[in-house]
Amino acid sequence: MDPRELIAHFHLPQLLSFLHSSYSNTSTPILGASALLCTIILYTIAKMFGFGSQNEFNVEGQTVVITGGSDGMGKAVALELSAKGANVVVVARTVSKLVTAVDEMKAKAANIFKQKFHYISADLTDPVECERVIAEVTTWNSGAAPDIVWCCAGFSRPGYFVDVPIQDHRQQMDTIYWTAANTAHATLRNWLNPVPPSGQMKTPRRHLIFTCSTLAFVPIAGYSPYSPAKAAIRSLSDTLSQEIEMYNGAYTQRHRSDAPAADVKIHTVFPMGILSPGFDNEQKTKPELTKKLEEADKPQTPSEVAQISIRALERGEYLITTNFVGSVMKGTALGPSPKNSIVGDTMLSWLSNLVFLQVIPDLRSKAFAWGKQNGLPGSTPAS
Ligand SMILES: NC(=O)C1=CN([C@@H]2O[C@H](COP(=O)(O)OP(=O)(O)OC[C@H]3O[C@@H](n4cnc5c(N)ncnc54)[C@H](OP(=O)(O)O)[C@@H]3O)[C@@H](O)[C@H]2O)C=CC1
Ligand SMILES: CCCCCCCCCCCCCCCC(=O)[C@@H](N)CO
Repeated sequence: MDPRELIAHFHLPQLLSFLHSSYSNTSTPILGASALLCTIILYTIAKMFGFGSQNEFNVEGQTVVITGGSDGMGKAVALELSAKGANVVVVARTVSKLVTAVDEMKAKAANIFKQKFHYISADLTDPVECERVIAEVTTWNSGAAPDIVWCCAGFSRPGYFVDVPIQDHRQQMDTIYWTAANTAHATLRNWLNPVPPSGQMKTPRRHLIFTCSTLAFVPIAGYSPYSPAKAAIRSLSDTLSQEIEMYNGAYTQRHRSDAPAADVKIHTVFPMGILSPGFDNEQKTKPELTKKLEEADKPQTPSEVAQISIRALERGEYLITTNFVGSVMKGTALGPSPKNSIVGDTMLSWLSNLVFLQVIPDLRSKAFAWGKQNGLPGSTPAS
C-alpha cells in the first residue's frame, strides 16, 4: 500500500481515544512494559527501512572493483554504482563482455567527465592474477588503492553428488570460494599494510563485499558441488568480520603508531535465484528434483538484486538478503554471525526456526517420494 494512503486512513483522535479506553483499566507496570515494547518494535521497523540513519555506503567519487562485473548481478552492480557516481573497474576473463560492460557503465554514468571506467581480464582462480588486479587498479587510480571491492565472480554447476565428476566439485570450489578468497587476500594485504602516522591521510571507510547464496544457509539436494563453497565464503566472512576489528582498533591510534590507511568493513550478500546468463546455464544441468525443491524461489532480475543489496549496504547491514524467503532462510542459520539488528534478527530467527521445523522434513520427504516415484536418475521409471 502507498504510505500516503496509509496516512490518509489514519485518524489520530480516534486512535488516541481507543488507546485511552483500552488502557484506562490497566496497571502502570503493564502500561510501561507495553510502551517499551512498542518503542522497541517501532525503532526496529524504522531501522529496517533506514529511517534516521546516514548513508553508510556513499560511492560517489569512490573507486570500486567488481569481480564478475561483466555479466549478471556483477554487471548490474557496476551499472548501479556508475549511476551513483563511482569510478568502476570490472574484472572477469572474457574481454568482449568486459568491453560491453564498460560501454554500458559509461552510458549510465552520473557525470562522465568526473568518473572513469576500466576493465581487467583475469582468471581469479589464480592468486597471482588477483595480486596483479589490485596492483593494476592502484596504478590506474593514480597510486591510490580501491575504496570498495565487491566479489561477484562465480557460477553454479548443479547435479547429484555422485553423478558430478569429482574434478568438477573441486572446480566449483575454485571458481566460487577461491576466486573470492584470492581477491579478499590480495585486497586486504594492500588495505591493511601498516602506514606510519606521518603517512596517514583522511581516507574514507573501505568495504569488502562477498556474494554468497541463501544455499549457504539451507541445503537443497542437487547443489552439493556449489553450496559447500558458498558456505565456506560465509565462514570466511564471519571470521574476517571479527579479525578486521583488530585492525580497526589499531586504526583509531593512527596518530601515534603504525596503522592501516583506513577503517574496513566486511559485508556478504546472499541472493536467491538471479535471472542471469549464469542461471540460464545452470538450468541445463539442474536435476528436476532440485527445480521442484526450489519452487519457493521466485528468481529476481540482476538489477533488482543489485539495487536491494546496495540499499542494504547504505543502511550498513552485514549479512544481506534480497527478499522475504531469503531472510527466512538466513534467520534459521544466523547462529553466531554478527546481527544487523538485535531485536529484528532475533525475532526473525525465532520465526524462521519454527518454519524450518516443517521445511527440512518436507524437503527430505519430497526427495524420498521422488526416488520412490521416478527411481534412480537416468533409469527407466517403474511402470
Ligand atoms: N544466478 C543465480 O541464481 C545466483 C547466483 N549467485 C551468485 O551471484 C554471483 C553472480 O552470479 P550471476 O549473476 O549468475 O553471474 P553470471 O554467471 O551471469 O556471471 C558470472 C561472472 O563471473 C565471471 N567469472 C566466472 N568465473 C571467473 C573466473 N574464474 N575469474 C574471473 N571471473 C570469472 C564471468 O565472466 P567470465 O566467464 O568471462 O570470466 C561473469 O562476469 C555469483 O557469485 C553466483 O554464484 C547467488 C545466488 C543465485
Ligand atoms: C517461508 C520460507 C520457506 C523456505 C523454503 C525454503 C525453500 C528453498 C528455496 C531454495 C532457493 C535457492 C536459491 C539459490 C539460488 C542459487 O544460488 C543458485 N541458483 C545457484 O546459482
